[in-house]
Amino acid sequence: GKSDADAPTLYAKLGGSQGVSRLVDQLIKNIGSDQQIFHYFAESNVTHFRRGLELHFCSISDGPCTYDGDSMQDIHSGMHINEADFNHLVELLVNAMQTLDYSTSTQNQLLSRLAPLRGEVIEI
Ligand code: HEM
Repeated sequence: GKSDADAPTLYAKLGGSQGVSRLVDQLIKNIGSDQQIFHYFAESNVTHFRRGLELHFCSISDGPCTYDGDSMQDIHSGMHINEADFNHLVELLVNAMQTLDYSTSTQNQLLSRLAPLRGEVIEI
């Protein structure tokens, strides 16, 4: 009979490896032209960030990847990310998902997997 195992993974809905890679690229583009939060990324290595975020999105969407980077808390600690800036990054991600024409349901599924990480990223 039908079981959860028959349902497409969120990773598949995001378009698999190519989809996740396009999503991360679009998010990076949005961050690059953003006034409010670009400063956090000004000193970052884009290649490293792209790879880490692709792996992370792949693994939290039940794709065939294991994120091997540092914990969300370790990475973001010391950046003093506040709630408004967290919410702003989420907005840039939503914009990226809309640019890529993901359905609202797929968008909400990814957002619901990121939401529990809020407390590890926000510091003040
Ligand atoms: C749930 C939300 C978030 C998730 C899942 C997330 C995830 C990640 C991941 C996977 C990396 C790459 C780590 C690596 O492989 O080394 C990263 C790096 C980074 N994140 Fe986040 N992040 C989130 C929110 C934020 C927010 C709100 C900001 C700032 C407004 C931010 C700023 C950064 C910066 C600046 C880096 C690069 C650090 C470096 O230079 O290596 N993140 N994040």
